Amino acid sequence: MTHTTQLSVNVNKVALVRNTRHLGIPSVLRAAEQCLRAGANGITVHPRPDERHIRPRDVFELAELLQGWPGREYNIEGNPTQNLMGFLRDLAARGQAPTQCTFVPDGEDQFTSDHGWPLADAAARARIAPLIAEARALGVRVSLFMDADAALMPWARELGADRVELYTEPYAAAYADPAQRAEQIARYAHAARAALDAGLGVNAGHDLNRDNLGHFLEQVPGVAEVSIGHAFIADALELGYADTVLAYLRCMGRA
Ligand SMILES: CC(=O)[C@@H](O)[C@H](O)COP(=O)(O)O
Ligand SMILES: NCC(=O)COP(=O)(O)O
Repeated sequence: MTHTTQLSVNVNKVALVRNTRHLGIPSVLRAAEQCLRAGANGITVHPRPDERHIRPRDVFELAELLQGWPGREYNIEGNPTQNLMGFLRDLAARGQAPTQCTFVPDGEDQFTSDHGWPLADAAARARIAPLIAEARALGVRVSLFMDADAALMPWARELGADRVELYTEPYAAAYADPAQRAEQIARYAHAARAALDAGLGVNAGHDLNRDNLGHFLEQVPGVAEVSIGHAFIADALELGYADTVLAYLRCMGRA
């Protein structure tokens, strides 16, 4: 069976621009709707505790929007020891639980996500194990944001996660240098195979773009979903949302 990677558009950066005035534009909702209409498989948000971009109102309005798009996915990222679980509980209570949550081990004021869960650490595992169980009990698929470390994948499965999301910034940073690119992509392919062998789904994200996405998907097996935000929104400023969705689907061999 051929494998089709799903495209989830992260709309954090639409909210970032919107928050610089009290005018409500650019609209996060309209951005999401246009991306879905153009063929995006889902929408991702990362409501950080400092509300620099995605705010609670966005989270709930997008959940409402996604109700009208059966088959499209809603992925909410965050640190489950901070505000993420509150969103999952509230949305589940409304009957609007997201399709997926992605546990990200970010600090409250971190510049951006820059590492995965340290699952070799028993204390880290003990901290998130009950939260994984709770999220799954709420009917939400759980993905753990992980460095491309094959040795950690069995831990993710043992904790009850459904998927891992490979943190792809090291690959993106290496992409311009052929030797470093080859070294990195081998690491990601190995980690993805270890995740698949452990019975996990494989997602990927962070600093993916139109240049580096195709090679990544050609070389790394079984990627179920890529979530792309920063480069996607930068491209959409030039191309518009619909043409940017098509451009990324073309990079993925899907258009
Ligand atoms: C977890 C991850 O890699 C990104 O989805 C994250 O949402 C980026 O956050 P910023 O958009 O705040 O940089
Ligand atoms: N999980 C990655 C994501 O949602 C977007 O990351 P980026 O493309 O903004 O770096």
